[in-house]
Amino acid sequence: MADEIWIIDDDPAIRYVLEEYFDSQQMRARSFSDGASLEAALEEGPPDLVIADVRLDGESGLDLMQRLRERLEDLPVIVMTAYSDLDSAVRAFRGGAFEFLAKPFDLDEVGRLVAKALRRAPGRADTAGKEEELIGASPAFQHLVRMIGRLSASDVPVLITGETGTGKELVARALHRHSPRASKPFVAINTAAIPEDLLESELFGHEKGAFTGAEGRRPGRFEQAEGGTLFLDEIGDMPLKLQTRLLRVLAEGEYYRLGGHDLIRTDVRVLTATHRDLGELVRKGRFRADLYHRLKVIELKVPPLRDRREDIPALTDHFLRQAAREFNLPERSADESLIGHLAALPWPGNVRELRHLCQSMAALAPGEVIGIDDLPDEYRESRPGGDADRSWTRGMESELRRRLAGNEDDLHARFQAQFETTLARTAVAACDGNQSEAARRLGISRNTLARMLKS
Ligand SMILES: Nc1ncnc2c1ncn2[C@@H]1O[C@H](COP(=O)(O)OP(=O)(O)OP(=O)(O)O)[C@@H](O)[C@H]1O
Repeated sequence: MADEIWIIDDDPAIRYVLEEYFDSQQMRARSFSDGASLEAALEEGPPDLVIADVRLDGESGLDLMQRLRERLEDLPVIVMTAYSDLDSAVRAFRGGAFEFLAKPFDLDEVGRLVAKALRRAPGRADTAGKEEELIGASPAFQHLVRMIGRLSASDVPVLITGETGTGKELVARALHRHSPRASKPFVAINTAAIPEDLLESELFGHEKGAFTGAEGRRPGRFEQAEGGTLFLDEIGDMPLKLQTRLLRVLAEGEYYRLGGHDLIRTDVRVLTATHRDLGELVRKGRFRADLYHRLKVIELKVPPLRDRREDIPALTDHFLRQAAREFNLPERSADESLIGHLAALPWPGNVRELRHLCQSMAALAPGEVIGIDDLPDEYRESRPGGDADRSWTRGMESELRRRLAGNEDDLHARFQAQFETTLARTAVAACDGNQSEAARRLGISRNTLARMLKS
């Protein structure tokens, strides 16, 4: 059946224009003026795509989208927003794979975005393409790429580890794309984003009446991924009860839907990812050791961006171009000084953070060449925690200048005393008052710490 597109906007004119347009394209569209009616309609079955305004009358389109995404993780969503709000919208939707449509838009642009969003939806053959390209020439990243090449031919279980936003899902997709399963679906599910009591039916599906609210039979992700690859993201957050069930399914290759009596055989390659230390969770009894060993036959570690800063110029270039294409903007590029600045930042949010920054700069910069002046304030100053951070020594510098100008003497002793007291007090407080622990963490003896606290 043709794809069904849902439109939600409180502006009847926009609803009308879009409905007419989809009609002219022989596409099925249905529109809603508020979240409640859209959510009610979900009971009849999900749409293939949603186009939503972020500002709805009396409710936040943002909350609605997050709720929708929790229920239907893979639902493609296009967010409409006034051009002036584009930056805040892009930031607010951090983390989700949303497309953005700046108002006013022209209908060709809508058509292009819709085609792209539908193409990228999971379960469709054509998920490859430019968006999936893995960028990185650094030795750390090239090592990873070689591993992907070696591991893609087999069904060997791979646990992908790395900090948030390092590209774990992209690695999983690459493993699938280069495998003999490539023509079959790649299905991703984020274990942490789904409420515990729904997760089991999400994974294994349910029969009508299996639990209150189970209106009809629904296939689970295992079934959707049949013949292909199932990617379980944030596996460390999976509840113990479900870990037991997953282990059994992996061992036996068959399972029942919730409330079902037919045994279903499954042929799915399971890839998993986590940003947690699973070994540590096993030691704490929060993750089953046998499941851990089954999933982690091979561990692929995706390095954080700060350990492969050489890749920052190429990634920046890639994301600026991508954003220009996506938002229908003129070509964008970064000047040397901006690249140098970006390459020194700490990037706690890793590649995803860099991508979002590039999107917002591409959308907002007035010229085609983007420089340091186009950076949002919080990126212009170097941030705490990074090796580019010198703000605390800067504070000391200006204090020293002030006192030198005031002709104070004994400055070395005074500064040293303050430095030591600050170190000692902060460490003790951070260790909940435990002085032995604080001394150990600072790498000094307890006596020295006691002296520093007194000085
Ligand atoms: N090497 C890369 N080349 C190009 N794009 C990348 C690369 N690594 C990550 N990205 C992009 O960065 C974003 C985050 O990547 P991804 O979702 O795969 O990270 P993740 O590690 O799975 O995150 P999380 O831990 O939050 O699940 C995506 O938009 C992805 O396309």
